[in-house]
Amino acid sequence: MSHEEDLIDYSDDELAGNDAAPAQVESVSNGASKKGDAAAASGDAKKGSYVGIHATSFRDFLLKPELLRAITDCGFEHPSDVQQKCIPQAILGQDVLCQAKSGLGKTAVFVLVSLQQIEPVPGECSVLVMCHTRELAYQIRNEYNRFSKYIPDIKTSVFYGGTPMAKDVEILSSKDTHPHVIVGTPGRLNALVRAKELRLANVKVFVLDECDKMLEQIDMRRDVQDIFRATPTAKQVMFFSATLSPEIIPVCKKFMQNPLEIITNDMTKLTLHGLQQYYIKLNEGEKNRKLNDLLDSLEFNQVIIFVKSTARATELDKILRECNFPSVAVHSGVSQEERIKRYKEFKEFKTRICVATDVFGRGIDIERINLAINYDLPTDAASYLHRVGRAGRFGTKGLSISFVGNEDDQKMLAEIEKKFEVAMPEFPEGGIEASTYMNE
Ligand SMILES: Nc1ncnc2c1ncn2[C@@H]1O[C@H](COP(=O)(O)OP(=O)(O)OP(=O)(O)O)[C@@H](O)[C@H]1O
Repeated sequence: MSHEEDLIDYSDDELAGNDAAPAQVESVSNGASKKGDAAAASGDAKKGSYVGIHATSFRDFLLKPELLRAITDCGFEHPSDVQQKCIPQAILGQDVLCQAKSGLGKTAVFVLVSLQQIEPVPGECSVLVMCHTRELAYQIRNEYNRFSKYIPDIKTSVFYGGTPMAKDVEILSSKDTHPHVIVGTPGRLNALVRAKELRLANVKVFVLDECDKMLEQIDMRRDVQDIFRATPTAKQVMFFSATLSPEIIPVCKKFMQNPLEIITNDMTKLTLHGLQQYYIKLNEGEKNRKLNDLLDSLEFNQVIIFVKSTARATELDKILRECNFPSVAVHSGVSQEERIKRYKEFKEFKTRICVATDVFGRGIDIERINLAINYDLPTDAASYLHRVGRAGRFGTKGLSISFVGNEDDQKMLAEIEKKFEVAMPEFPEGGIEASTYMNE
């Protein structure tokens, strides 16, 4: 188990460097808005009426009626571009390597595709999904629960580190509780495999979300490979991310056979169209005051503020509270139980301000975030793209503001602008009109 403890959390950048290479983003037209109003704090809000280029319906995919019912309950009206491109072929069992920009529904692709194909057998895991952080694993498991609502025979579980392994072992030890779908982070899953508590001989669908991140980090890649080897050769493999560098694509393809490749090479189609992106030039010592001013003057439903280390997250969270901004901090320095609790509170709109490290930089889907602030700029362009993608989910409006302090930040800003071919203006002195980034 010591190995697993070594890998207690791969996700904070300070713990694991990541030189992610240039990202490529699919361009999709901005759909109608979805309700993000501060007052609308109820559960499954009706989703926006985003329509892809080909206005198909989920019915066209010939999904099980139970899935179609759940899709309707989720408020999904039309499949997004990525869903239209992937689902029809993937439900026939083809491997998939899919790059599609943030927030346009990659999760539903693999959740629906795997639930469509699964034939639950007691005591057997048929679907294995891995991702890089525990909160994301937790979130994906919840997506499985949402979509399998009318297929009660299907059992799902989530396994990740920082929690007692005995609990996972207990779940796996009885046919009555053994999950058919397992979502987890690779450290804990590999520990369970090595301890012979988790048997993967019946896996039919193998999914990596945020696959570039998982394979670029060497410790995580090793765990992924070990787990992959414990699964049968004949299975469907599906990998997803908003960013796939030219270097990582061949690595991904080593896991696959004749995959459907959805990869966007056109760097001009980069932007989340509903997201306005600005920077503010300032010295380190001016950051707190500026943040204060922004939180005072900007209207927002929920805001996520990214910093570069756990220590800075703790400190900034403290300062914000002292200034009467009730915030919550999420990073690897917090106990796992507490982290999930804070994630839930933020997701349920009980808090509106979250200070986070890159633990929340990818995949986390919180509908009401319409403001993302890079208090510290990330050290690679791909991380920037993922971070700002937390605002403006599924074609909604949003605003991102990046603090640019030193020379390195300026270089990073230039790199981001170049790679994604986006002109990022300086945030205007007088602010901007709230209606341009607030969803009605
Ligand atoms: N067809 C649809 N109609 C309406 N809403 C949708 C649809 N598909 C997905 N969504 C919603 O859009 C949001 C973003 O989806 P998701 O988290 O899967 O995006 P993603 O592509 O995985 O993004 P990221 O790259 O940031 O992880 C979720 O709240 C999801 O419920």
